[in-house]
Amino acid sequence: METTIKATNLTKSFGDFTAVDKLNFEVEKGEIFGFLGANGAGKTTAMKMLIGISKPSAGDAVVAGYQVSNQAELVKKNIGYMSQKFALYDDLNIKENIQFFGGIYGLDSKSIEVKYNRVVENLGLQDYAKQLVRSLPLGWKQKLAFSVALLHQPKIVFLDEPTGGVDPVTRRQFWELIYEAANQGTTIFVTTHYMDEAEYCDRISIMVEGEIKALDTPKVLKKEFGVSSLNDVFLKLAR
Ligand SMILES: Nc1ncnc2c1ncn2[C@@H]1O[C@H](COP(=O)(O)OP(=O)(O)OP(=O)(O)O)[C@@H](O)[C@H]1O
Repeated sequence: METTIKATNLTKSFGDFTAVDKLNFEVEKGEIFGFLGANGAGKTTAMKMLIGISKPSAGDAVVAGYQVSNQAELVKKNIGYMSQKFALYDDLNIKENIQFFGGIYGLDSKSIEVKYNRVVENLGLQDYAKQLVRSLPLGWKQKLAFSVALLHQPKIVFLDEPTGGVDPVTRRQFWELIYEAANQGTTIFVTTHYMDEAEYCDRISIMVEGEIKALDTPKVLKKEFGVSSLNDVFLKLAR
């Protein structure tokens, strides 16, 4: 098995406050890893270190083969990222978004065209290519943003609450795309507050006050905590 993320005592402090406290975990190639925790548990702070935009105060992580502490630029080049808040340009149409982000990722115009055709076909968006992204339903935007995050074929894609605000059926459709990417060997690191999504992950970790308090498959965690749902695991830990 190939490890694509390895965190070793990964820590971030702000003054006297330790927001992320000595995280140790590994994620394998093609794995779907759910990163859960209550509001303020430290998920975003940890993810910022893993994607190379925030330096650890102590410890380190190897992501896609590079150390976040001193190879952050290489980390950024080899990952994809999508968040609910920052995804696509509303004022550009579907094609322009793909051209824009493809350009940022360093793809030439020929491969951008190939990728564009593949994405619109895969998502069934051929008839909407000229439409501004702003006018698309949220669920479609999310699927498009995910496809854009994969344009440069990153080894890992980080998803920060990717399906916020949509119903369970739309979330399920989004997860079909996640499975497809994972089956092709892309590692998926996803934060979510939705327990149905947590159930779809191969393994999940649950953070409480800066520390990982549980980490295993959804099935094992439910067994370990003697409960029938991940929501109950979550509530037991948060309490
Ligand atoms: N730049 C900062 N300076 C000081 N404290 C910070 C900073 N960034 C985050 N924190 C604190 O670190 C803690 C963890 O925040 P973080 O945003 O990582 O949590 P989270 O698990 O992502 O929460 P949410 O689910 O609400 O996004 C919080 O108490 C937050 O106030």
